[in-house]
Amino acid sequence: MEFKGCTVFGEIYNPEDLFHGQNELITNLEKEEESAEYIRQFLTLLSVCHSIIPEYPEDGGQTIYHASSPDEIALVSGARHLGYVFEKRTPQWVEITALDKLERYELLNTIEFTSHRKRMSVIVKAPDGRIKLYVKGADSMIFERLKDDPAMEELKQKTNAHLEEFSTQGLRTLCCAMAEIPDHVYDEWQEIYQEAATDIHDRERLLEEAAELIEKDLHLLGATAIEDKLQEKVPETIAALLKAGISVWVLTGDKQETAINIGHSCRLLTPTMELLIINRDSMDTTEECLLNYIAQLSAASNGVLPKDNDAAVIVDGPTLKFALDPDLKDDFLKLCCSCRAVIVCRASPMQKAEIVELVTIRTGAVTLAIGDGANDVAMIQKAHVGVGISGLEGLQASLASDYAIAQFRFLKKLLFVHGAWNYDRLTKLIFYSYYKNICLHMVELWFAMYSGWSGQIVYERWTIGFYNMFFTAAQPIAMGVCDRYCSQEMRLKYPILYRQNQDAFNLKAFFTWIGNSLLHSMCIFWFTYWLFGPGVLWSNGKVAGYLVMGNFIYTYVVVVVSLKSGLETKSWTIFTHISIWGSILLWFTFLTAYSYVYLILPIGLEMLGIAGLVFSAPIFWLGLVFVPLATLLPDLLFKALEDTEFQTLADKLRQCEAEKVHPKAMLEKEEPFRRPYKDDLRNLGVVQALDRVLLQGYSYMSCFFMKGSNQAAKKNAQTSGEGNAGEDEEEPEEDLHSHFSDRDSDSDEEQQSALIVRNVRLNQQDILYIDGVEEIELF
Ligand SMILES: Nc1ncnc2c1ncn2[C@@H]1O[C@H](COP(=O)(O)OP(=O)(O)OP(=O)(O)O)[C@@H](O)[C@H]1O
Ligand SMILES: [Mg+2]
Repeated sequence: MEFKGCTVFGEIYNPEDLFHGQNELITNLEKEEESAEYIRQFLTLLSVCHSIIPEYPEDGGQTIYHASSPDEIALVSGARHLGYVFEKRTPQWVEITALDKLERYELLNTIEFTSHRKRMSVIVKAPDGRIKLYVKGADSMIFERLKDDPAMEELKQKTNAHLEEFSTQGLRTLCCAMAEIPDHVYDEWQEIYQEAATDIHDRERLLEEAAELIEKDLHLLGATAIEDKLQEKVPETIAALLKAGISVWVLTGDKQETAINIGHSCRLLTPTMELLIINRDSMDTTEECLLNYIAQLSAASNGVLPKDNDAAVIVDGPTLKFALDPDLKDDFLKLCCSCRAVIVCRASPMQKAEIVELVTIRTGAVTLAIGDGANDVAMIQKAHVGVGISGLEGLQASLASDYAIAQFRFLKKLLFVHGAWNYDRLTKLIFYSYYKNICLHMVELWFAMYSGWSGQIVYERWTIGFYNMFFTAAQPIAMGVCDRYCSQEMRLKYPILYRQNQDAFNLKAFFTWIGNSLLHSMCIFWFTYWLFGPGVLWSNGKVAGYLVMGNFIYTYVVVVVSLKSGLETKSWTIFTHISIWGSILLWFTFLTAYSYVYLILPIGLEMLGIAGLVFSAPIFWLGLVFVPLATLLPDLLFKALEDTEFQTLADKLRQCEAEKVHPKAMLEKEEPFRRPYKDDLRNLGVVQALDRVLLQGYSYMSCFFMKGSNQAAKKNAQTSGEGNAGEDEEEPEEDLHSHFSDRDSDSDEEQQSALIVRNVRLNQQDILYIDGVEEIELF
């Protein structure tokens, strides 16, 4: 974060006036212009009103500032540049060098910043003995506490105009004000404050009430503008999230103008997007506004609110209070869900959490919240998946989260690579675990039909116990750890792959696996039963018992489930080979060893010599080839068709990667793709983040998923023809989207998936820079 400018006594100072060439602010101060006293107090406020802890380097270099709020560091560093240097702090006083003059301010009280108060104050005894209150905070908080007089009103108007100017440049603003407190007023207040501070039941509320008593009749000094730059690759990450069908909402504590500016810079808001601004001060007017917007959007489609309107809902904190009222929240959510983006400004931590909860509960969607600061903790905890960014705002967010990352851009890898891989692996692992056990144990049922329901089990007991422990333990591990459906590079390059298999873990898939395992167990049992015939397996005419058949079956089960794991594995590695062939080999070794164990230990009597009987029967070896092949034939055919005739996008990309062909060349030859994802899929998340931009500063982001659909893609495809320079680059992707859209035009249900991004800060230059940079190649 960087101090970029300020406005003092109605006069604006830009970086050129402050840091380049002559320092106009200090010149005005030294010349004792009309604004001099305001400037003096303004700079004193910046160097005194904060909670920074200084660190003095041993080599005697410049003091290093530490604080939980990077804003404060930027402000105090800015004041240092301007000649007001914060030197030292003790619990009793603060020492500053004000233009080469050392001044000590006795610290009487510090009223801390909270996201709810949106301001912080200090009460100090100045070197001249006067008691002063310095307050800095959000404009809305400061303006409503100003002294009621015409001069102040005029100054407020001027400052407000400057604040808007700063905000539209994406700068983060803070207002500064002060008041002189007569000694007797302070003494009276101090008693109230002390009482509140020592209350053990309702301390927080009482302190807030006490603060209200003193933070009034303020003199506005001016306002600061801090640049909070976007983190590295934030727009690209958001673009990728949107391409993956994730809609992004922004939840920020910032001003509306700043938030809109950020929305534009991270490309959440596009130039064609209609901004539906909801700034109302009562329940009725908020309701009216919501209904108006709904009617307006529904007008073109016979009163039905269309999905994915090219519009963004912008709502501020005070209005949100009304919008989240039980009577209005359905309309509010309906409107928000029908638009492509939502930006909530001046949201308190509780409001952020409320929105996440509302979306999570009402839409039944999966939510992800990402944040960097303590004010995001509630939201992170409310979402299904909480991601914390360990940034300069401390570790609270990452400590409260499910996943901690260092920068917002890593979210892409977290979701598209690790998230997608793990989802795929876990899905297979769970289904496969059911599958292999059903395969083995359902055979008992089929056998029971032939054993007169006697309860006789076909396998030897110990071998049953070792099935999950040894012979089928490695396959799920290899699949669950090493399988990769498309490489990392592919997944990062083609975010649309994220949509693939998003609903792979569903009831239909579950029952398909169960059906598959039942079929396999039947095939294994009855094929073996048929091969076994009357049980005369050897030329000497001896008849085999049930346990020989049990071991035949057991062997075939191990082979079938091992090969099935291979069929399900998308990328074979050395571990896949070890797990499949190793497990089969292990069973054969075990069977051989176990058949003679009774000669040494008194266990496994009934298995004595079984291996010899099994291995000496020619029909066993015939069955070893025939049974697994016949059992897995339908699976093989299905896989072959899936990998040739019904390839998904991921399959095609995998093939391109294996053949080292550029996907574009291959996809051009193809017919429109099969839909790679389900209609009823929902995916929703919330993101918030802060971190440092490489060498420059930081940005805050917070995201919230709502919905992105192929209908949106359809619209994208249409708007791409309207000559938007930014969209030209993405034309190939839209071609791709329109393939999906065409195929799915008969479907009303759209894919639900989105992400909310909150509060990315940057300046005009960055916007240009970022607009130029963003490009994610898609075919
Ligand atoms: N240290 C501070 N002292 C005084 N006021 C502050 C301070 N930090 C922030 N503010 C004011 O309080 C408002 C709310 O702060 P909060 O931390 O809740 O959200 P935020 O920092 O603006 O945004 P984000 O949601 O990205 O964290 C800020 O917009 C700012 O105006
Ligand atoms: Mg903050």
